[in-house]
Amino acid sequence: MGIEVKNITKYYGDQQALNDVSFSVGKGEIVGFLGPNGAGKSTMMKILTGYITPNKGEAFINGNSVKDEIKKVQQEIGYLPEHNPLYLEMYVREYLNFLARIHRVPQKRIAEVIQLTGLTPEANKKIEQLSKGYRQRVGIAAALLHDPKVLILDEPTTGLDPNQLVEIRNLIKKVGEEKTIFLSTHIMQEVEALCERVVIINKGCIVTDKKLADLKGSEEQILRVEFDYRVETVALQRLEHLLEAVNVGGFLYELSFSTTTDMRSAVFDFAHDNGLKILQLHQKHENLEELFRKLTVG
Ligand SMILES: Nc1ncnc2c1ncn2[C@@H]1O[C@H](COP(=O)(O)OP(=O)(O)OP(=O)(O)O)[C@@H](O)[C@H]1O
Repeated sequence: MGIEVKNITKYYGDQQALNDVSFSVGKGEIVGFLGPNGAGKSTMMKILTGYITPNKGEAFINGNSVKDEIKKVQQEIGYLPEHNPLYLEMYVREYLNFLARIHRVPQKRIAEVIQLTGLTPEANKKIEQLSKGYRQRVGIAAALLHDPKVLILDEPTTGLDPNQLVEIRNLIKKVGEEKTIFLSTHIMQEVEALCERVVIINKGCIVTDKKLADLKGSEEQILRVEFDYRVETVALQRLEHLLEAVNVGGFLYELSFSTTTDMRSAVFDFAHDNGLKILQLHQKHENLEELFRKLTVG
């Protein structure tokens, strides 16, 4: 198991940040940790990396307890904190060199991470001269220096322009081919672009832990169908699993079903049995952003 979190609760004074949180991330998975501002994402990541301790519960990284085996955990884990703290006055290579010496990483690894993170053209620049996207690369390079098996990335693309965003996502994907990645974000699109699975947190509680495909499929099915003639919505009620039929203009109807079984052939049969022709028929997927809002609102 890459990451295992068991019943973690965390308070800052009276403020509860995490409430009995449990989830796991399998070896080699890229899992998105999604939640609105203040949901508890950074708190969870700081607990996983041993920066802060929970009031209750335990976390394990590749089977090592964060509480009892922190040295082993530090070897296994690379961490990009939310505000990517860098020594701006240092040169890129110098900074990585400095970290490599602290962590007793062989020198040849510096060249490897520079190449892996696409920093070669910027390696001899001062960090303060770099764009935000390249600074993130430096942060990721730093997290990768000791070749950890698990990467924890706290909002790795926040504040990047659209081009930088795509570049950093591609880098994360590339790194994710070999490592377990747990990354936080408050952008659903990010999860769609990078992750197979998503854990959604709201107000310190896990509200969803699902594969993305299941998350999309778990919602009601909506079909948009245009007939060649008007149909009474009452007649449409005869369709099995129908929740609602709404005329959205002309002979166009939006049909909601309480099943994930594809209902298009049933609609086709309905048209045939009622002497209607279908001019268009397609499935409308619920926008994941809408789903996220539903799960985290209030
Ligand atoms: N050091 C702290 N002292 C007191 N309260 C804190 C501290 N750090 C976080 N909190 C509170 O704990 C809750 C969870 O915060 P956390 O930073 O973990 O959320 P987040 O999901 O990472 O948010 P964001 O997306 O804004 O970074 C918030 O209500 C926050 O105000």
